[in-house]
Amino acid sequence: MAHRPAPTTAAEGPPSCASPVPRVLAVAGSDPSGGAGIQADLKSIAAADGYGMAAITALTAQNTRGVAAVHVPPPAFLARQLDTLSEDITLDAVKIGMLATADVAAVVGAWLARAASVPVVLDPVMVATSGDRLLAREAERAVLSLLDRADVVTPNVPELAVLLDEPVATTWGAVLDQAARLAARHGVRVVAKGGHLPGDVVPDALVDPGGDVVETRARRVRTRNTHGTGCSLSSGLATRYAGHRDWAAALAGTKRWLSAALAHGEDLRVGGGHGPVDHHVWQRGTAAAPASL
Ligand SMILES: Nc1ncnc2c1ncn2[C@@H]1O[C@H](COP(=O)(O)OP(=O)(O)OP(=O)(O)O)[C@@H](O)[C@H]1O
Ligand SMILES: Cc1ncc(CO)c(N)n1
Repeated sequence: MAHRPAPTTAAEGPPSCASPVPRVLAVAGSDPSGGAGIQADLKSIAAADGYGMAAITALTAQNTRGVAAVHVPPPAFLARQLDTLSEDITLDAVKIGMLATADVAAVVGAWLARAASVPVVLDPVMVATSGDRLLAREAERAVLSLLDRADVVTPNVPELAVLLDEPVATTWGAVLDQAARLAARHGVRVVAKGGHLPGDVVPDALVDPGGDVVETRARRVRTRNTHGTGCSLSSGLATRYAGHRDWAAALAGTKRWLSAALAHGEDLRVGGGHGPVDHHVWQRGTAAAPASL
């Protein structure tokens, strides 16, 4: 049987919501190479012991080297998918990823306004690891308008700067300052992520609108396989929160899992560019949990 490291806190253990398994919907784009987007979300939700669902906002033609093309199906059909789901299924959490266009963002915003008070994690996807755009520039304002409905937003360092219309931060202190300003302006928790900063330690932090900061740190994994880390983090966070209703513990648990998944991504031998992380590293039993910092 695969070895799974013992949970270090109660909040990383089995879920305790009304359904024994958190029911988590990802609203995001498709990455056929399987490392990012909906495909990463479903793996990440499963790795966190959730039941994953997916409504696809956009199709990409993409591999580990880059994005060749983006196709956006009619936004009205996305609206139909979302309404059909919520007529039947109780959602314990929603994760929102690639929105592609302002019209798609508007459909998602209108659906969230009709949806019950489901927890929402918004990953404001703008640019892929390869540098290719996944959100039209004119849609940045539409993403901003979703912040007020989100419970948590998970921008990387460049996305944080776009959301604030400020220069890109170059130190962790400046990232935390920007995260606090964004949180206060929109009344939303911000997960600030240190993946894009240099250094042997990668900090992330949960910053709430009142200014409280809970930081979680991990040793930097020296790897090119960072494709989809943002998608994987946000859907893992949504799933663990749905289970235990504790954002800080959900972030710490997700980061602990993601560090192991990053450390073993290259074992998968997928592609010649920025390959995927190994979402199922714990189920495979190839890794122990990394030591906490
Ligand atoms: N080399 C690394 N070692 C350890 N943790 C990392 C590394 N790179 C990223 N992370 C972690 O992965 C998560 C995503 O961070 P990152 O800042 O890379 O997001 P992103 O840019 O949105 O991701 P994506 O590549 O999907 O666009 C964070 O928890 C971050 O700390
Ligand atoms: C579909 C999709 N969503 C998000 C990202 C960002 O990692 C990506 N590369 N592709």
